[in-house]
Amino acid sequence: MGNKPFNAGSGKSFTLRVEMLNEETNFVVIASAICEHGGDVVAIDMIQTNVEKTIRDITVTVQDTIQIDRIATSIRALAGVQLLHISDRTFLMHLGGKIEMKAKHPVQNRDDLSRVYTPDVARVCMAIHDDPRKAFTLTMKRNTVAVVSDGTAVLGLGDIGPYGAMPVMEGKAMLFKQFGDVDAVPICLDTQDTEQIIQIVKSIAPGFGGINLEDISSPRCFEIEARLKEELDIPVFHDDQHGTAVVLYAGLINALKLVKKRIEDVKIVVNGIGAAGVACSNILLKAGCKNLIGVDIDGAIVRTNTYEQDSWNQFAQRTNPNLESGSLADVIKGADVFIGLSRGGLLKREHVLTMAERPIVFAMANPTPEIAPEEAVDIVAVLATGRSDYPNQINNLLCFPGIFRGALDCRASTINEEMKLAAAEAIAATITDKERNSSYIIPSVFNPTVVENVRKRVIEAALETKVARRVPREYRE
Ligand SMILES: NC(=O)C1=CN([C@@H]2O[C@H](COP(=O)(O)OP(=O)(O)OC[C@H]3O[C@@H](n4cnc5c(N)ncnc54)[C@H](O)[C@@H]3O)[C@@H](O)[C@H]2O)C=CC1
Ligand SMILES: CC(=O)C(=O)O
Ligand SMILES: [Mg+2]
Repeated sequence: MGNKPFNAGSGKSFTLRVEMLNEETNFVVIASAICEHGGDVVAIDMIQTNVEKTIRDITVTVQDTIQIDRIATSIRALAGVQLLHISDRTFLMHLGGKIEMKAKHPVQNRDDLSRVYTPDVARVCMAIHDDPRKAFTLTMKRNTVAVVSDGTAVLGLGDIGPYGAMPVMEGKAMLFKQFGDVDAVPICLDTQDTEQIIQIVKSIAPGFGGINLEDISSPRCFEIEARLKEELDIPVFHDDQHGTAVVLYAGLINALKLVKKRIEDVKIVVNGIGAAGVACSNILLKAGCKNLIGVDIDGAIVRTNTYEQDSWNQFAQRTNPNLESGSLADVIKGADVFIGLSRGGLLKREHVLTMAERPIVFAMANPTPEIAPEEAVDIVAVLATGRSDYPNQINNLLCFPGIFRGALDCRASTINEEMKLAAAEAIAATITDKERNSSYIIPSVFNPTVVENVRKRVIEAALETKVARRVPREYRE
């Protein structure tokens, strides 16, 4: 990336409703107060005006919420101005939730009613009873995924519980629909008991064509996913593990091409060996990485130690061939790639300065990356985060709509390794050799070809590995 200017975050947006006494003040005074504290005025709407007063809605973006407090204090101190209200536009977008259910057919008369509901619906019920496979054709199962969380590892916010988790799960459901035309239902469970979660998901499975597990902390997430995969005949996919791994691998394929290094030769440090860290490491080892070191809260994971978490004991057997020990600061020395799947702010500029030539930093913790891009951009070759407001967004959003679209279209019984690798290659290949550069190693989620490319490659992999239970029309002879 060199010294090129870096596109900072897009900021937070607020609308201020302001009443002005026309004889005492004017808009310029208010605009100055906003600019003085680093706010940008992005829209002005006239709400009401008369000879005496004018009421306006002024939409302002700031980089930090503290700035809006300062702007409000300044405006309140102005003569002839009253600050009537401040609304946070992000909260406005969440009022009453972000998604809703819609009927496909209007019910306008008794005839409609008797067909969608009793008595005629009974014939459909009995058809499914006689042949349960018809649930895929005669109910919403074929296009519907449950997004299930227990709220224990919500983004990098940790265990914030099922109520706090809902906005993220609604968001995932919204994105499933917009990008993959998959109907998704957010389900936040008020239990952290592994066995209970498994039983609940199994019990609700008849209504769903797939299960997307989300933000369930490690190590429980490993058993929950493994058991559900074993016991259900629909795809069960822990997005934080496999969706993240798919997109990370896609981004790394392109980043390594840029710095002209091979995965077989590089030293990779993964910080945070939880759900995402384990799965991302697995995909990189499978892709040929020979020197991968995992670091968690107590330092580098080494096979000469024994850990309480069995997932770490297993991880230790496959990684850190040179038995490097110590803290992140110790093992990052000479690393070609840093992958952060832990918490915000853990990687320091001093650490990056000790990395190998042309280092790659993927600081993927959400919402706060392991290092603020502004702190590292001038000393790395490639920098990526999980966020929408910086270039190179490595986020599982690039994977889950397309991978489930493909799996549902061919009625796959599972999402296997071949389907995941196909998805990663499809994402990476969206960027051509000509297009690839340090700010463009991964396509935007708004690139309309991504979901379709992923869907196709996933279907082909499912057909080849014989986990598809339906051949989509375009693949029929
Ligand atoms: N960009 C993306 O697409 C994705 C990003 N993430 C981010 O990755 C992070 C981890 O998510 P999950 O794996 O689902 O959570 P998790 O709770 O399973 O794992 C987090 C791991 O980080 C470790 N950790 C905490 N403090 C640490 C420290 N000081 N040093 C090293 N390790 C530390 C924890 O011990 C744990 O093993 C979160 O910030 C999440 O937002 C997760 C999935 C997708
Ligand atoms: C992106 C995502 O799934 C996470 O940060 O947990
Ligand atoms: Mg997640």
